[in-house]
Amino acid sequence: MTQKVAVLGTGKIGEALLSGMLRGGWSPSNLLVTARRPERAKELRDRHGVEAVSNTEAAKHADTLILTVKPQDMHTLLDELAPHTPSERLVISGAAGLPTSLFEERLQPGTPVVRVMTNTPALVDEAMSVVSAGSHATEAHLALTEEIFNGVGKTLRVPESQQDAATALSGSGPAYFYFLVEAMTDAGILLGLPRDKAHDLIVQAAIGAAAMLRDSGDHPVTLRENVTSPAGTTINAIRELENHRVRAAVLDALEAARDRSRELAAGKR
Ligand SMILES: NC(=O)C1=CN([C@@H]2O[C@H](COP(=O)(O)OP(=O)(O)OC[C@H]3O[C@@H](n4cnc5c(N)ncnc54)[C@H](OP(=O)(O)O)[C@@H]3O)[C@@H](O)[C@H]2O)C=CC1
Ligand SMILES: O=C(O)[C@@H]1CCC=N1
Repeated sequence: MTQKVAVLGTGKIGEALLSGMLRGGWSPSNLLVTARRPERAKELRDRHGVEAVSNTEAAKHADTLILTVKPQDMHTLLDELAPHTPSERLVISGAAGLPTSLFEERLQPGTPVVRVMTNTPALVDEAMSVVSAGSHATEAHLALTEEIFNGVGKTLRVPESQQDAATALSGSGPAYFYFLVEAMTDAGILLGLPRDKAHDLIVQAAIGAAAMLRDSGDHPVTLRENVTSPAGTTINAIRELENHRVRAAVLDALEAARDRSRELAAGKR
């Protein structure tokens, strides 16, 4: 049977996933999207050739519903969906923080729910999507979820108890690297380089470092030591990073992201 999949609340993450599914060979006729604003629905229709419908129509016609609204908007969406969503629908939540139990409580008894934390590199098929089953989700539901998200990168199954940590590491992760690139580009300006050249140098350093992290099989410490020559330049920079307690700042930052994920679960806006 051909699966029909609907993306409900097609914003940045929803559209990244949708475009990846289309690149991966899904037929537009098997995909539905929903949006809150008519102009956004038109944009999605024009850009991707998919049908934009109401949330209740999506619940009626799609086999799998991928919910990609903000956590703060999920309750309103679930209020709308609950009376119209048959219990055989697979519901995939892409929202930070919210546990599968929340969806199970709000939807028809027995509804299979899978929680996924993906990230924006889905736009270039380099996402990491972290997947956990709710209490009614079977191996087949997990496999279907992975098939969808493998189309935009890698997937990893974790127990749901690890989802808040995964959100802090990989859901938010790209933002930390962009922040670092921005700061390093500013450093290039400080050192007298034109901004465009500084940007290109740092981006290529990031791409090269990422490829070595992925492909060399070496530990990050070894890779860093290989750059750090005795009495050289790198160790002087590393000393400043240590003086400014950058490692401690990273630990605190990711703990704060994990804590915010927990707050979202508790309904804190
Ligand atoms: N951005 C990221 O890097 C990541 C985000 N996430 C998760 O993905 C989810 C979406 O985030 P993101 O894409 O950044 O947010 P966006 O605001 O870009 O997308 C959410 C979309 O949902 C729409 N929406 C809200 N309520 C409804 C409704 N009732 N019916 C239909 N559409 C609705 C919004 O409409 P409108 O345009 O009118 O606001 C918006 O377009 C969040 O839960 C977040 O935790 C997960 C991983 C990474
Ligand atoms: O910042 C956020 O809440 C979302 C979830 C992970 C990445 N972006």
